[in-house]
Amino acid sequence: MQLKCVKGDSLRRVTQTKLYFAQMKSKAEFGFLQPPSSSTTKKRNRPKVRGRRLSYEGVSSLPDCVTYEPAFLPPSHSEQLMKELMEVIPFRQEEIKIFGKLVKEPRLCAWYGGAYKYSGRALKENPLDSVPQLASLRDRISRKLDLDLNSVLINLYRDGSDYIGWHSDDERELGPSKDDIVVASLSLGAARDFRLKRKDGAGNPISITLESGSLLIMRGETQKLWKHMVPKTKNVQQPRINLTFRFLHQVSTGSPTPKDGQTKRAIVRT
Ligand SMILES: O=C(O)CCC(=O)C(=O)O
Ligand SMILES: [Fe+2]
Repeated sequence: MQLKCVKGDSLRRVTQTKLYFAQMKSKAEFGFLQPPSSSTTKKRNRPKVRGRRLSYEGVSSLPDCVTYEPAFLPPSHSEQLMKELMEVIPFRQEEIKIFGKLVKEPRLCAWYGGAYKYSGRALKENPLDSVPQLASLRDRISRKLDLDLNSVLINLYRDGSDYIGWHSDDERELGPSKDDIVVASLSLGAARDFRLKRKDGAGNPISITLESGSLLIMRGETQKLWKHMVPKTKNVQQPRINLTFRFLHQVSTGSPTPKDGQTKRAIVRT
């Protein structure tokens, strides 16, 4: 049983999430997975951010290297996919070392692809084709981008208290050069805010709500010049799954030779 590997609080919350799905199964519609209508998304309740808040109308304000397609998947497909992935993906809550101390990541995740050093830990090879739903999404998004995506990192945010901190996806495996990394991010379930800020501090942070079924594509210099995150929020009780499809380059296992002459720092996401 997949849940055996998840312990304590994490087990309780995953079990609750699965129970939630089991209860919803008896209903004809997974209404909670619909993007909130503007009337239910009260502005005053949303987390404050110094910067622009984007909606469908505002996506033209995203940097050129980021595109957002709100309805990549129709709602019925997104709902079905969310249910299936909750059943078949063995999500785990990993531990990461921060300042020498082991702490639990504030979300669950699963990796499908080649061996990858992510956030200071080694993700083992795990064939993406072993999950037909993932293979089919990979093929569809690859065709769209005209690029053979070969891996996916899946995050499960159990509710609004799960999050991912500021980071960029700029590990060596994702691109020998940091200015041509492609990350295609598909969101399912609860709508969550996604923020972008420039590394050089220029301009205001940008915030966009990622709806269920949406596809956000970061490419070009996004990972070189920007950081991104999904903040905590008190307003979300439902789970969200995010799949970030990536193209993993084969990286030699020899000692790394940093391109820019600097020592490669360990990138740790919280
Ligand atoms: O959940 C998201 O939308 C972003 C996830 C992310 O940035 C990552 O996995 O690297
Ligand atoms: Fe990321």
